[in-house]
This record gives sequence, structure tokens and C-alpha cells, in this order.
Amino acid sequence: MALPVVDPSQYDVQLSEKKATIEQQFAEFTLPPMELFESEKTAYRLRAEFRVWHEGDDLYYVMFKPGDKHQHSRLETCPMVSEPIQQVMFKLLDYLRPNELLRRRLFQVDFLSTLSGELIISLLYHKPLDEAWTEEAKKLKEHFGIHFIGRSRKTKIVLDQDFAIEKMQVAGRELVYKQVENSFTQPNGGVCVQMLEWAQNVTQDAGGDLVELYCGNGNFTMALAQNFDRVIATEIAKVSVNAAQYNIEANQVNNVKILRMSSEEFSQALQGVREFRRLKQSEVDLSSYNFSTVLVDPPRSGLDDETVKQVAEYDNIVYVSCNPETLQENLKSLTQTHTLQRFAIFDQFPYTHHLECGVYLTRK
Ligand SMILES: C[S@@+](CC[C@H](N)C(=O)[O-])C[C@H]1O[C@@H](n2cnc3c(N)ncnc32)[C@H](O)[C@@H]1O
Repeated sequence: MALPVVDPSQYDVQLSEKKATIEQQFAEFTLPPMELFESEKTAYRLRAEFRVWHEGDDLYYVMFKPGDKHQHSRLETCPMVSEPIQQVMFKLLDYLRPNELLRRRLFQVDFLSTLSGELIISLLYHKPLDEAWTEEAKKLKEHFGIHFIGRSRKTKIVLDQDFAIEKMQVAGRELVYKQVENSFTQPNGGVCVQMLEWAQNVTQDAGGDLVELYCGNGNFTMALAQNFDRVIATEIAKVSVNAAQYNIEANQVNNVKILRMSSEEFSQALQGVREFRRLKQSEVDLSSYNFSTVLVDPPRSGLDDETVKQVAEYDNIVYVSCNPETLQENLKSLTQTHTLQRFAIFDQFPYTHHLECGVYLTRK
């Protein structure tokens, strides 16, 4: 991965520049005052992936020059990653260097940590993983006392669990989330908490029912369910849907149904264009819902045209976006029927040009 240069003395200046860029980019809309949510200046990133380099007996992490896959340098420190990752990442290489079985054809190490202090490490290989590897990896696991996963083509060996349990304090309440290795979770935990509190705040008087698309492991769902009578949340990735089911139980939320459907399929179901057996199996009668609000948190590609049309059907829209360009494009349509009431910038990715936006719109 291309790593940002972490320089806390530059943080405030860079964030004001990002804010100014967004204000300019969205100047075509009538904007409410921008709300700005800052990140921790170091140790803010809960998950990270590192390429490892082999040079004779040496083994080290490399960082690539942004935009140039051929130029890399040795990584000696990594102040952006969370404390649990920082404590282990270089000690891990010290352990692996003299261990032929564990180091041979290792090309990447992925870390997933939580605010609650858990850590899972995945070792990615260009070789099949056998019994001998597993025995050696068990000793590695014992040594560090954390969870390890070995991955190679078509193989995943789990020692001894492939998920972490996150615990976040959101507006005075502890929320519990199962986070599974190699599936989507918000990278910046501190900023994620602020996003959840903001979304909870903007929808506090919405009432009625909520429909949510791209719900992942139920990150927003768990926090927002209390503001609504009932919630339907949809997601395409099976692993995330299963985690969301777990999170419903873990948080004792009793007004939410999670469905495994793409946003495109769900839009068709809502419009009554197509019937889906999955809805019947889950005993969901969409016509019985009184949806006041829709929440979308799509991938970088934003909302497709059908989903934009569907989203415009609701009185209130919460749109969380990791790509200002697609947000801007989608807002061109949505602001024809809705007014921008709130606009928040969440600095999920300090020292880079990336950021997360949250907007709240209500029907004109
Ligand atoms: C930016 S993540 C947001 C997840 C969640 N809201 C959270 O805060 O962790 C986007 C999610 O959309 C899902 N996704 C991607 N394309 C989709 C589609 N066409 N239909 C439904 N979900 C999709 C991904 O699997 C991913 O979980």
C-alpha cells in the first residue's frame, strides 16, 4: 500500500485544505454549514495491509511510492496504525525471518485490530499451506497470543478464529460488533464512532421505519435502530450479512431484519417490479412498512441510476460516502427533490486527499 506521511504538525492545515476543496467542489448546491469531524493524529488506522520483501536472509515491509508500483522503500515505523498493530508488526518479522517454513513465499501481512484491543493477523502466501506450515503457525500463535490466519490460493487456515469483537462507545451506549477478517469494516475507529453519533443525531426525530442499503456488518444499523419503529437493512456480502445477524443478537436489537440482496435487487423489490423468495422466507412484507428514511453507504462507485431513483422516494435521506465525486454526481439528482440539511466531513484518512462525507436531505 502507498502509506501517507504522518506529520501531526501538518494535520490541521491539511484538514482545512480538504474542507476548502469540498466546499468548492459542492459549491453548485445550497450548502448548510459544514460540520467537521477530526481524526486522531496518530494510531488511527484499525486495519492495514503490508507487502513484505525478501532480500537474502532479510525480510521487511515495503511501502510503495504513491502511484508507482515499482519504487518502494523499507518501512521502519508506521505511526498511522493502531497501538495493537504497532506493538506486534515488527516483532512479527523478527520471528518470521529465521523461520523458513513460515517465511518462504510470504508476500503480504494483513492486520485487523479493534478499539477494544483485539488483533487478527493474516499471512498471505504464494504457496500451498500444508500440515507442517500449520504446526509451525500454531507455535507462532502461542508466541504472540493472538489469532492468525494463513491464506493461499483457495486455502484459508484459521488459528483459531477469523473474527474480532469490537466494542464502541456510541453516545453513551456500548455497541458490540463482530468484524470478520477480509470483509468490510470502517478503517478509522475513532472517526467511525463520530459517524455513528452524527447519523444517530440527524435521524433522532425521523420516526417511522428505516430502510438501509449497503449495511455491511450492521455498523449503522445497530446505532440507528433505536430511532425507528422497524428497520430493514440489506447487503450483498454473505460474510457481512452473517456478522450483522450476530450483531443483532449481541446488541439485543429486536426491530431489525437483515436481507442478503444487492441494492439493485432490493430497489426492484421495493418498486414491486420483481418478487423475491428471500423476502418471503424472511417473512418480510415490504408493503407493511412505513419508511420515512433511507440510509445509504455505498462503495466508491456511488449509487447506480435505479438506486438513486429509489432513494428519492423517501422523505429523509442519509447518504454516507467515501467518494466525494460520486456523491456530487448523485446529489445533482437528489437535490431536485430534496434539500440538503446537513453536510459533514469525517476525516477517515488523515494525511491523504481522501475523506468521508455524510449528508442529510429532506423532501422539498
Ligand atoms: C462502504 S461499505 C459500508 C458498510 C457499512 N455501512 C459500514 O459502515 O461498515 C459498502 C458495503 O456495500 C456492499 N456492497 C457493494 N456493492 C453492493 C451492491 N451492489 N448491493 C449491495 N451491497 C453492496 C459491500 O459489501 C460493503 O459492505
